[in-house]
Parts: sequence; C-alpha cells; structure tokens
Amino acid sequence: MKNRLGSEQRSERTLPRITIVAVGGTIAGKATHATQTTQYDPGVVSVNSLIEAVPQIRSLADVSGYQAANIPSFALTTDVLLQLGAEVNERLASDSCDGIVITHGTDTLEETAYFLHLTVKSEKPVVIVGAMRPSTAISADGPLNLYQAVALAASSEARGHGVLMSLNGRIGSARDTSKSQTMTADAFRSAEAGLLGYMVDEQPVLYYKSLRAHTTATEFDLTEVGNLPRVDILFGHSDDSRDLVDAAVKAGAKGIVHAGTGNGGIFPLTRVGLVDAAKAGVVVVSSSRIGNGLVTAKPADTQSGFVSSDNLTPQKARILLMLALTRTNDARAIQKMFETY
Ligand SMILES: NC(=O)C[C@H](N)C(=O)O
Repeated sequence: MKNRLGSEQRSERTLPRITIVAVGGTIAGKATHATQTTQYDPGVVSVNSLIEAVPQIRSLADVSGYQAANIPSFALTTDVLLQLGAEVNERLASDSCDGIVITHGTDTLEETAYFLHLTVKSEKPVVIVGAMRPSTAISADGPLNLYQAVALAASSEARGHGVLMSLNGRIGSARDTSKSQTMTADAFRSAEAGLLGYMVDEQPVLYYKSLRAHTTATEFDLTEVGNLPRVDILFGHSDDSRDLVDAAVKAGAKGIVHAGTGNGGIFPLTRVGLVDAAKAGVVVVSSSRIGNGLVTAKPADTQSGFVSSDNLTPQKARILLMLALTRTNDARAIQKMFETY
C-alpha cells in the first residue's frame, strides 16, 4: 500500500495542524521496571514528553500539545468532561486547528469518546487514543497508537465520522466501541457493527460509517450546559433488591440506568423500586449487562415510563441520559433520543 505522506508529497504540501489534548491514563504512565505492565502510575508523563517519544509524528502533522489533565481515567469526573468538551470545541472552531487527538486512560475512554461524539460541533477529525501498557514497558503500545491516531486525525478520511477511537490498529466508532479486556493490548472491541476499519501503518482504511446522528447533527450544545445531572448505573443480578434504587433516588439521581440481565431483565423487587423512582420523576433507562445486542422496548417497561437503551452499553447510555436530561425529563422525548443517537 502506498505511503500517503511519501517524502516527495510532504515537501509540497502544508502539514495538517493537529492538537494533542492529553488527559492522562496508562499511555502517560510510568513503572519502575520495563517488565511491569500492570503495576505503574498512570497519568504522570506530560503531553510534550509523549510527543517527543514519537518524533515520526512530525512527518504526519504539525503537532502541538495541550495538557487538559493528567489523571487515571477511572478518576474522571463530569467537570473534567465538560471542560474537555469546551476545550475541544473551542480549538476546532479555530482556523489554526485541523483536527484533534485526545490521549486518555482506557478505563473510561469509551465514555469520553461518546460524550464528545454527541457534543463536538465540528466535522473536523477527532480521534481518541490510549494504551494498555505504560510508556516505560517493553513493547509499550502507546507510541504506535499515538502515531496512528495522529495519522488518522491528519487524514481527510476521518472527517464527518464523529469521534473515532484508534487503538491497536483498529478504528472504531465512539458510539459502538468499548474496552472489553482488562489487561491485553487488544482490549478494544467494537459492538457487532462498530468496527469502521483499520490503520495500515499511517494509512486509514475505512469500510463503514455509522447511521446514527452525532456531532453537528445533535441537539446537545455545551455552551448551554453548566453541569450534568447525576445518573447512576445499577447492575442487575439474581436475588436483587430495591435498596440501591432507593439509595440512588435519595442521593439525588435524576436518572438511573439499569444494567439488566439479558434483554433488559429486571428482578421483580428491583422493578417495583424502579417504577416508584419513575413515578417520582427519575428517568429510568433499561439497558443490559451483556454488552452486545439491543434492549427491546417491552410493554411493561413503556407503561412504567422506562426508556430502552437500544444497543448502547450501560456506560454509554449513562452519557446519553445525562445529556438528554439537560434538555428534558420527558421519558418519551428521551426514548426518541436513544433511537436517534
Ligand atoms: N490502560 C489504561 O489506561 C488504564 C488506566 N487505569 C486508566 O484508565 O487510566
């Protein structure tokens, strides 16, 4: 396959201007020994060091770095999300930025990716990347992942897809790709339909496009959003109770995502708690703990005012529900959003 940025082409064209916005994670992690891949400090290496470690990206793009945060992604808050969203939108609105790469911890990378997918108001490429091994490891995956993420963000192919996730040679849609392995470098998998293509060295090869609305086609505008409402996820299981439903409502949750068994199964006692929560004005989304397939809208759920998560995982349903609740708390209007985004 032809190298898209061969040396003779490179001298004749101006390189795309890509900003690397760093949030932390293992890609910016350090261990004491090169053999340590699970014991390390995430979110300690600066964005400039990440860029310096991959000098080859200078031949792909005119890169600059911005340190938005340096945290393990399991510590991410909605405040960080909102600040990141504002930062990304501001940079993309400027003529001096052609695309953005976000370096992020992998634990909640999929949530940040979907949040930006729904709130970025630009067609310019936004690529989110992480790593499963710290920067100090033998065969660290961060440098190649970063190189390919920059190549993808610098490419015209990446425009108009919304936020793309690029890890381990796979390009996935932010809507449909999730971490599905705790430890190995091939941790990210797309849902049954979410894999869009591959990175072949620095060349994106894309086969698909998501049909669901995103970025400029959504109703979510962060300039109008001061904070995000509390939405809790409750994990369903056999012999469940309503105790955690009641605790969530008492703690002030405006929405509850129930990660049910199978096709949105809910333990009877838990259901009674959720019906009471819905009557009290809390929006309940019926989702599944399975991670693949959709939760169909069932009469008992719709009559109780529950919303079906469609095929969103509970953690992605939580992101959409938080944003939806900034617009309305009408369950039927929110169901429409779950069918649209
Ligand atoms: N591989 C990783 O990035 C995991 C890390 N705990 C994080 O999400 O920050």
